[in-house]
Amino acid sequence: QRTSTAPGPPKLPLIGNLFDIPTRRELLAYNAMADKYGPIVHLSVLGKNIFVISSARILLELFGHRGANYSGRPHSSMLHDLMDLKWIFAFKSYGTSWRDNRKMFHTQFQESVLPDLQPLQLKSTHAVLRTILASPNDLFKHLHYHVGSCLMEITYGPDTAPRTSRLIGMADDVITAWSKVAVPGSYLVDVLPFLRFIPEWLIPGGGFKKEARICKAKAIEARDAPFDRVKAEMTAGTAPSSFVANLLTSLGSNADTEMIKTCAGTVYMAGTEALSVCLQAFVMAMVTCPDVQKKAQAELDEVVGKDRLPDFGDQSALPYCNAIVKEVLRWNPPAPLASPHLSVNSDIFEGYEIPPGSLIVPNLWKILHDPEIYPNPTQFRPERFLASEYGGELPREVLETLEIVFAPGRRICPGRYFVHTQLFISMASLLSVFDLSPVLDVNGNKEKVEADFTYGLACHPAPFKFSVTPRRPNVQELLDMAAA
Ligand code: HEM
Repeated sequence: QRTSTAPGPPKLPLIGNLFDIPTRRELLAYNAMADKYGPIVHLSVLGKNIFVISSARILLELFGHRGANYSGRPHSSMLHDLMDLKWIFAFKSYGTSWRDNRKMFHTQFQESVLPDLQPLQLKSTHAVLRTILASPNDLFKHLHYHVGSCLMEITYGPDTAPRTSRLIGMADDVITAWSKVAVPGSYLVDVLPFLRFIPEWLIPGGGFKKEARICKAKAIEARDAPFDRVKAEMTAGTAPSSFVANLLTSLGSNADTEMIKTCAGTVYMAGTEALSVCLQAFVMAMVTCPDVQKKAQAELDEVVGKDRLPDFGDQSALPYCNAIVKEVLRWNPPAPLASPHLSVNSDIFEGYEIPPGSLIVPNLWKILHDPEIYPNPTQFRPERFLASEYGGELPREVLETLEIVFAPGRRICPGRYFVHTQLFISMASLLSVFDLSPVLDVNGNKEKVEADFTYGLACHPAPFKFSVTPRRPNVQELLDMAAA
């Protein structure tokens, strides 16, 4: 079979496309490459092959049908060796340990066990509504704590607010540190791995070795402290149901406690940031699209009424709110370039040679902004997820959206079922009791807000001003009733 190299920017001798690899606003650069070279772009950096995929069809083929060859993870000296984050199974290479961790994770987050988590999700949602009512200006901070503390409580059971805040702070620092590793060129040690043997005291200020040491210590504390607490509570017979307690109980003396600990430690690290970004994007969507907000609130008022808060039992009767959840995920996928996969064996795809050890980077954002499937893709329009728009049945490509957002294949996000329920209850509850609007200027007119994002490896809404006001005088009363 005749093969060729996939199209891509011209390569310089030895260094290849080193200067084409973006280090800021990465997403925009990869989008431009897709526009110029097509849905499969080849880059080569210092002998390493990188393929950027911007087509759902190709992604489903590589990560799905050919998944056995395309489900590895690249190794990073900074991340795996120095920060020692290899225990987080999202970073594990494809193999037995990754598979066992994933299986264990699945027992606690599969679709069938989600109803057990709903009381806790509701409690956490009502708590954040109360906090927002008391201090609406810190909305994003409250929403981050809401999703973070909810995931912590699901994993380890309830804890005091100060201890939860401390753990969240530490885990967030670890996430910030590893996000930096993902930006190419951040650490020379990832190009010249032998540098990891340099002692810290030889580097002025400690440099990358100090950063790695601090990150490693925080990650271990964020992972071990809550796990040890649950074990102590179990010994005392006071541990409530949680991810860790359930696994320790059901596995009994056969429990692989190390795996339970690492699997539990992965939950917060893998899930919080993405949920938090989705809620921020949701607020931006509501502020910039008042008609969407009004339509959703009208639906909520009709189904839920004005004298109670939304519940999971309302979900099936709220198609427009469910469509908002999907549109938030599509409009601003929080992991727009997912996590890179590593190929194992050499392969040929549609005549293009894919050498072993290639990095495969899915450009989910580009796929989810394909104007053929999502007309006017930058517009926030939940209607595109309503079957009524298509005469009764959603087209296959639109149905695939939620698979794409979570990167299809063997490493598809295992938290995806939970994500939908969490985003639904948080968004429906916020809309039911608050109006999210632009702020007023000195003349009392609404300031114009344009939807804009950071377009990096993670895609956050760019800073914008908004106001949060209760929709009705009885909000405090409703929240007090829910807490009783
Ligand atoms: C809006 C929310 C979320 C989005 C859009 C999202 C998306 C993703 C994506 C794109 C991946 C990479 C998959 C791949 O490598 O092919 C991933 C992996 C992962 N996600 Fe999520 N995620 C979200 C929330 C969560 C939550 C809440 C949890 C935990 C409860 C979670 C747990 C994980 C784990 C453990 C992995 C690693 C899977 C593996 O390597 O096998 N995610 N997610």
